[in-house]
Amino acid sequence: MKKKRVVIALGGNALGKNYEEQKEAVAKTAKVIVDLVQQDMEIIITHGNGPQVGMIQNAMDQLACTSEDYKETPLPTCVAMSQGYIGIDLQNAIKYELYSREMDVKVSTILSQVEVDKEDEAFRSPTKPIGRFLTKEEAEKNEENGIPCMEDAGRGYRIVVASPMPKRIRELQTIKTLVDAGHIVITCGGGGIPVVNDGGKLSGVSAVIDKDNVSSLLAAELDADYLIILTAVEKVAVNFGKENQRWLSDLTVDEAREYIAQDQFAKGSMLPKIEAAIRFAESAEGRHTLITLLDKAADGIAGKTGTVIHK
Ligand SMILES: Nc1ncnc2c1ncn2[C@@H]1O[C@H](COP(=O)(O)OP(=O)(O)O)[C@@H](O)[C@H]1O
Ligand SMILES: NC(=O)OP(=O)(O)O
Repeated sequence: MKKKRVVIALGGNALGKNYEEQKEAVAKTAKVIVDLVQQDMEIIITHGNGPQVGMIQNAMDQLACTSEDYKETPLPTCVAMSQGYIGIDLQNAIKYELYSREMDVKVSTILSQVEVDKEDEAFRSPTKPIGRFLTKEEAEKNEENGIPCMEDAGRGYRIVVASPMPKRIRELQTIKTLVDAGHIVITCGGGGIPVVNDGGKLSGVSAVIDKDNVSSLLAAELDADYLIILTAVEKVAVNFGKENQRWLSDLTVDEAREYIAQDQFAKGSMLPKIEAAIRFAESAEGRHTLITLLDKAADGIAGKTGTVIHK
């Protein structure tokens, strides 16, 4: 029987907020991933980088203040650093989990660049939260210094950067080759390194692509059966956080569009997940997206929990 091909997008909870937490989180994440491999699935992993890329950029900025030898590091370079910083820990945790279960499966992390349109209107209207949560006062101070900040889904304030739509994954052929050869592939970390293509010359641009958006593109390009978005909620809700909150188990793209029109999903958090799910569902027949918690991935695939978005 043909194996099911699954793109898994890992959210912040699967990665932790700092180096120590990351080590612990990826060990737990690896168990979930290897469970799915044991259920005969081909797994491609993408991951977020919001907290990490903000932390890296902040560290590099502080370094640039200490000596003229150090210069500001462009945001796309910080994204590249975050791919390495997270990818290597994920790769090693998965390799160790495979080794513990005496499974011989290769794991590869592919640095990936993703083309965006330099005219994307996201460059004029930043919405992607990065870095740590800030107090209102810290956010106001940033704004005074020309650093845009936004309230993030009721959890505090964060710096926001442009998040253009991904158009083309440059390393797609390499990723395909490795998946076809049976590797677990970690790629498009942090949404991919955002680049524009000027007559064949790729140049980094100051942005952070949404990992759910790139995951949807990757899943469609790899002809995946499922896109699984693992995040901090077991299900998607309407009236989220309100007294009349209602969890959703099943959502058609038409219903999803209706709820988007009602503003049910927060920008920069749940909205890109739903939009990514709609695009994947509409890219071909039979494509489903599951949104759930890391711990519930297997139950979600078995149809016991999570929110499934389909045509
Ligand atoms: N309608 C909604 N239903 C469920 N969660 C929502 C909704 N709107 C906003 N959220 C928030 O979106 C969060 C997931 O987005 P985010 O934290 O950006 O994901 P991740 O970092 O895991 O990719 C949830 O933890 C929840 O706080
Ligand atoms: N790049 C990205 O989407 O990161 P988060 O999932 O951490 O927001």
